[in-house]
Amino acid sequence: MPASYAYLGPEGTFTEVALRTLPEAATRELIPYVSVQSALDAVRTGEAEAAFVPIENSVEGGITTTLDELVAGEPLTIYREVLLSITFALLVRPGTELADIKTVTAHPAAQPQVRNWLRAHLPDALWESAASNADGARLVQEGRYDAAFAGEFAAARYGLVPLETDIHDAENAQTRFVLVGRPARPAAPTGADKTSVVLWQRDDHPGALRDLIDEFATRGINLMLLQSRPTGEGIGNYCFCVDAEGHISDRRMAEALMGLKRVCLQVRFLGSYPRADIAPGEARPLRAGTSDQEFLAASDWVARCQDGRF
Ligand SMILES: O=C(O)C(=O)Cc1ccccc1
Repeated sequence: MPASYAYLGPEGTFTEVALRTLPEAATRELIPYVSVQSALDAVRTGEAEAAFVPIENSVEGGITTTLDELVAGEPLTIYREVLLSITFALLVRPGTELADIKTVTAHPAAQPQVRNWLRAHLPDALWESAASNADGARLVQEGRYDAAFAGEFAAARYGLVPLETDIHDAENAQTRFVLVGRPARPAAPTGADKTSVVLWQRDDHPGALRDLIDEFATRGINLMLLQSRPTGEGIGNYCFCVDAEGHISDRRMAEALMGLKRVCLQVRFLGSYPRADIAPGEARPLRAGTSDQEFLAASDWVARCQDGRF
């Protein structure tokens, strides 16, 4: 049996389309799962080599189910990311007209991306969430809902037709997906990489979050995502999911992570992997004093001082 990738299914999700853009997907068996949790569990149990799931969109931010799964449970690692531009089609059974639509469904992350369209065109329609956008289409095929927001490409698979296409409240809406596997050595740096971590504060004090962020700032590291998630231990208790520019093999990143390890209650490393938004060589110039050579020269100098050779 070929190695398999689990993904948020059923067939016809945006997740599947994004997964198929990865060259390595062509050599794997792609297996749809009913939820992000079940796809990630397949990795944890060894049933799948890796899982491909949505993690963030440009309209609403983090996909909280995915973040919460990565924050807790047996550690997993992000190997790769993919960005996909998203516009929705309103899929219906043949013959349905706009006036017939009383109920609509889609993945919860779709709603903020079509809310204005709904208000303008179907203000009285009842919204119910589906496990994924393709699952919504499947439920319309079964007659459980009148319409689903999904990719236009999902229509044929579920015997539906697009009543409207190119629905998007926000221009250039994008969703970010990640390929997640069991902990492994990160891929070599490309020059345009991202490092994801989860941080738990040691104690609550004024500036506690600033102290964490300073570990990146003082080493010239730009942050790309900062999302708090409740720890489940009472109101006011949060951990922080952070994406930072750079690779754990960069000295500045390694030093920032060492700093965080010292000051945080807990740090979970989620991986260093190539950025999908820019090509290697397009990364922002480093801030003066933060290159690998400068970190090495500084640590050599301290060693010489400690030796009395300054
Ligand atoms: O992949 C899908 O179809 C999903 O259900 C997840 C999702 C939700 C909203 C936008 C893109 C992907």
